[in-house]
Amino acid sequence: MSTQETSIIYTLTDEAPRLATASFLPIVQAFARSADIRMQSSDISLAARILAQFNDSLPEGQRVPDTLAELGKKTLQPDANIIKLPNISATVAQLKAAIKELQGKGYKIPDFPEKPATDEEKAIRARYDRCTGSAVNPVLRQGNSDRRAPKAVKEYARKHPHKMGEWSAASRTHVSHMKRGDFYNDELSMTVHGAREVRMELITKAGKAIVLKPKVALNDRDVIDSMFFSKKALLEFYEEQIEDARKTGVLFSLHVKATMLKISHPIVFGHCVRVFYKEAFAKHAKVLEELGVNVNNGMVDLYNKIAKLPKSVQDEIRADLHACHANGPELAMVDSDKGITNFHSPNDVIVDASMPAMIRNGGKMYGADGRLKEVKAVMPESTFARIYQEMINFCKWHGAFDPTTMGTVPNVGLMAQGAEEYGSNDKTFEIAEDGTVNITDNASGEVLLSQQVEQGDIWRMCRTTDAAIRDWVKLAVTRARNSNTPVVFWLDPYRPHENQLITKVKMYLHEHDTTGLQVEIMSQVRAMRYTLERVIRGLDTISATGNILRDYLTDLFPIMELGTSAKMLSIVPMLAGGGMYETGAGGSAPKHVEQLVEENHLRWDSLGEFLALAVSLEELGIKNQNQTAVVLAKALDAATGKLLENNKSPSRRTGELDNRGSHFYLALYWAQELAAQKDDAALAAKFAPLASQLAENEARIVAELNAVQGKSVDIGGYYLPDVAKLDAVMRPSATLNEALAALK
Ligand SMILES: NC(=O)C1=CN([C@@H]2O[C@H](COP(=O)(O)OP(=O)(O)OC[C@H]3O[C@@H](n4cnc5c(N)ncnc54)[C@H](OP(=O)(O)O)[C@@H]3O)[C@@H](O)[C@H]2O)C=CC1
Ligand SMILES: O=C(O)CCC(=O)C(=O)O
Ligand SMILES: [Mg+2]
Repeated sequence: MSTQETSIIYTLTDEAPRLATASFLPIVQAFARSADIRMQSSDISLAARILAQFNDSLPEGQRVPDTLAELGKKTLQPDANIIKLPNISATVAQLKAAIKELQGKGYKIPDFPEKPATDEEKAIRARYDRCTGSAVNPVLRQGNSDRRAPKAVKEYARKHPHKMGEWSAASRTHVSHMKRGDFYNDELSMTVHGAREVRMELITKAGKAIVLKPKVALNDRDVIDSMFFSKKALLEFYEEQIEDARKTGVLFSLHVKATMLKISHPIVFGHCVRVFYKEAFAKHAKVLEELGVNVNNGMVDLYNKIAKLPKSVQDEIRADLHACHANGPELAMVDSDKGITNFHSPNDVIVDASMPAMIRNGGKMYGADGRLKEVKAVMPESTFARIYQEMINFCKWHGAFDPTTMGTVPNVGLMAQGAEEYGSNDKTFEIAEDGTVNITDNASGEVLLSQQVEQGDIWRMCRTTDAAIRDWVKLAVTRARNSNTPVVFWLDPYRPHENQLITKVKMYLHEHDTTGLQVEIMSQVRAMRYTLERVIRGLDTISATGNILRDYLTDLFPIMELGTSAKMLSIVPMLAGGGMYETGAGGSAPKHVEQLVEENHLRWDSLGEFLALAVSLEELGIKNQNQTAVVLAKALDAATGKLLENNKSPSRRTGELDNRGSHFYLALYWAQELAAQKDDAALAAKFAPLASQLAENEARIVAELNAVQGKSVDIGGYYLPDVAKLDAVMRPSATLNEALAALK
């Protein structure tokens, strides 16, 4: 056994994963102690991040450290070992709700300034803006991404397939995207020669230079892109698509990624809402303006703000909005029971999760009457929308995928150092007036890239570092070699950015021995078709993609193959040498919290946590010559396999085994595996009593865990639950708690 204590950082996040952690982390802490590993928690929840923004003004007892910044620094150290659970990427509505909850708990934080006017309000708003959207993952993801379904999980899905909706060749479901005027068209891209600093500026028609961003430092050989979204073309596109959906009688559904693309996509979303409700918005323009309604934040913003008006005025606005529904196409619903449409909030229908769910349902989404219907899925930006149309074409021809036979599609994603679009939020701007946007070398004044834009267009610069690309190619080759699987780089030679990447991929492939490996480069649509032809023949294919497709494909294929992306292994080998182990490829499942609070049943599946923890322990063991950690990891993997085999994953139904029960079984199997293994006799002896105690008390513990279900519970808050209350709710079995406490 090693004598030096090492640590694994386990993140505390939000919603369902935060609840699950209250039950699971104490188990992990008890087991890890035996290998001298300290499980250190790090609170990066939305609530903690908000409070950290006001450290300088909060009274002494209310200050919290800026854990996200600290964790960000940690990712740059070679010994980083972080288990990262999904967190909320907050909308403005969620942020405001969190602020209200914190204020209600006595935290002296300011209100959210809707329309900041004074310098002080602007400064407060800037702090709050740091908490919205995908504020966590880009800070921590200091490496490329390796996501795949572990063998045991894939085998389980083959034996116990989830339900798939039927596809008909006559389905009218389709994807609509722009054919001109979006980021894909007219993009410019180049590889920079020599490290330099550039600025971005808008030169107006009158010749005035408005600096958009004064300084971005680039390294030698980085790839930079300049691209814009034409507001005019976007509005025309929406008009056509709304009318087409109305005429043809399919649901209208808008799919954006407003969390990650938190500057551009809320604007893209807001334009659609305004076009859809244009008559009502025109009629009530004055009052909506006075209220400061901003539907870039969704219709929820409008409904919240009109609630202050006299009832008669509210009724009139609502009636006019309803008239737009009556005269327009039917909208896809997020929650038909509660009348929540696709336009409610820009973060409700996120491309990566929503498109696969629709395809898994046979190409259907819910209408207002709660029935499944064919859809026009509107994804304005064509760059990646086309892959979904290709999959839909395939399903219409071939029928639904069969999880019992289909191959698997792991992903190696280019993600490090804010790669591509997902790193562009600080370089994205809504253009104030017509002119030219230039990316200009600060030292020489040379204009590197230049584009004509109009007022209201969305312009952005993306940057992808050479180091990230080089590491991505290495990771793709390593994964192909280790799993003996063909790898396809999804790169489109007709897109300037990807054309730059093709040159680099070809160059960096020469740094590796690729003898005997099948390595291909194909445009996205061809790559999708090629991969799907293999998938239906049971063949596996690694997709090596850019950052957005990493995100999209690691929900899309797992949702087809496994029913959910929560069961993925998601590893980020950091460029600095450390590792981050993300728990699954999905989000924080807000609906699960509702069920826990109302019925004290948590259906969250922690399989992603189990898988991540095993890799984290193994890595730590190898790096620190801590054999005990390696034994713990091996036993955990075996226990996870047994949990799947014995069907001890959480049920969706209240009264049956839930998240807490699955944690108990994991602890039981893990202890049994440790007691039975022969590699470390001292460890076996230590865990033998726990294994028998848990086995003997199985019925009692399960009864204690299930008995509490069926009644509502109080966890003392949504964004900042009360730790004592949460622990009490999530650890209701005294027998299990005592057994764990006895493990020294
Ligand atoms: N890595 C990260 O930090 C990520 C964060 N997010 C954020 O998470 C939030 C919620 O996102 P949303 O789009 O609703 O997507 P989610 O992935 O959270 O939820 C979609 C559905 O997937 C199922 N699901 C997801 N994870 C699990 C699990 N572990 N066990 C069982 N079922 C699961 C649930 O289905 P059912 O309810 O039918 O059981 C859930 O309702 C947003 O704020 C989003 O931005 C999103 C992606 C990644
Ligand atoms: O950070 C986020 O908002 C979501 C990230 C995501 O969807 C993913 O990485 O799969
Ligand atoms: Mg995703």
